[in-house]
Amino acid sequence: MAHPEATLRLAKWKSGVLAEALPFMRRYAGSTFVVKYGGHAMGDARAARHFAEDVVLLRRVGINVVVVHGGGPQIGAMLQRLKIQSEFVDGLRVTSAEIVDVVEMVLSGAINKSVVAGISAAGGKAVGLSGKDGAFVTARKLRRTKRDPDSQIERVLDLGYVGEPTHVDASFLRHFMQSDLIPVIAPIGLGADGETFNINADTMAGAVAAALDADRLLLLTDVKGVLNGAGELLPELDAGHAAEMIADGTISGGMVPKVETCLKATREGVGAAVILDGRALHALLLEIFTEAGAGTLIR
Ligand SMILES: Nc1ncnc2c1ncn2[C@@H]1O[C@H](COP(=O)(O)OP(=O)(O)O)[C@@H](O)[C@H]1O
Ligand SMILES: CC(=O)N[C@@H](CCC(=O)OP(=O)(O)O)C(=O)O
Repeated sequence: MAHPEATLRLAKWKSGVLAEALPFMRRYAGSTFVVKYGGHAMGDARAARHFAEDVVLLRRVGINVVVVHGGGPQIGAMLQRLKIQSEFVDGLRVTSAEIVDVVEMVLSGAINKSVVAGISAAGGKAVGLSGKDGAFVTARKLRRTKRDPDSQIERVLDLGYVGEPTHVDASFLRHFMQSDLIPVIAPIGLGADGETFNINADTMAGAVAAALDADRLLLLTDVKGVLNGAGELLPELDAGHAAEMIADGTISGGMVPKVETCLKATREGVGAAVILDGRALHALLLEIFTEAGAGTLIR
């Protein structure tokens, strides 16, 4: 049995946590939070359970939660099993017609349903969607260019079926949110000619957040947030500093679309964006309901 003094200390600590959280709960009731759940963050079963519990708790305190999930590592594993090579350019998967079929199967199938099932197991009600449902996310081929450092000539890169959202139908999502359902969205978009587009999940989350005029965009990943050259967490980041860090390579790979998404979303009216560690237990609750927060705040 625990020592009575230890029990008392724990009770005091718990009441302190609750007292700190209550004003945030009142402030955020009725607001809209878009949470991007990255493929790396969902690797650990215990953290996945805590994530689902956090999402359900947010809904219970009156926050309109929308989840957009990734699944990059899981797509990679499936492509490997199928012996299909794939490569990344600036954090984006070059997506052939063959690869886009696998991407859709993994994202809209196994991963989407496992996130929905996790939320159900935690006592919530979720509905799994991709941009194709109700054609609520239309997309077009992403146009990417790269300047050759030697010749300074700008080249157009062909990333295949990588898409960028052209329209997100917010009213479609609000139907579910008004029915107390938590939308869980796979980052797949529908092209004008019925094509399937593979959209980076951060980009998708940003577009959904902007369309909903969300108060917060939260990107859960596998690092504490944006790290500086010495590997230290930056609690805040503005557009100027982010541009410098991307240009000098301190921000690279998958962190580039993440930071760009946050900056774009805040320019388009989202209250604030946060990049935080989805592997940390109850990362969402710590970020939302404590003064100190967690991760890197971008606004
Ligand atoms: N400055 C940086 N700070 C933090 N992470 C960075 C930075 N630059 C590059 N990264 C990389 O970005 C990764 C996160 O992007 P990504 O792998 O696409 O995550 P997710 O699957 O969660 O979307 C980190 O694991 C890290 O390796
Ligand atoms: C275009 C592009 O790169 N799409 C991503 C979609 C999944 C994703 O973004 O998942 P994470 O958030 O787990 O990285 C991909 O094919 O991996």
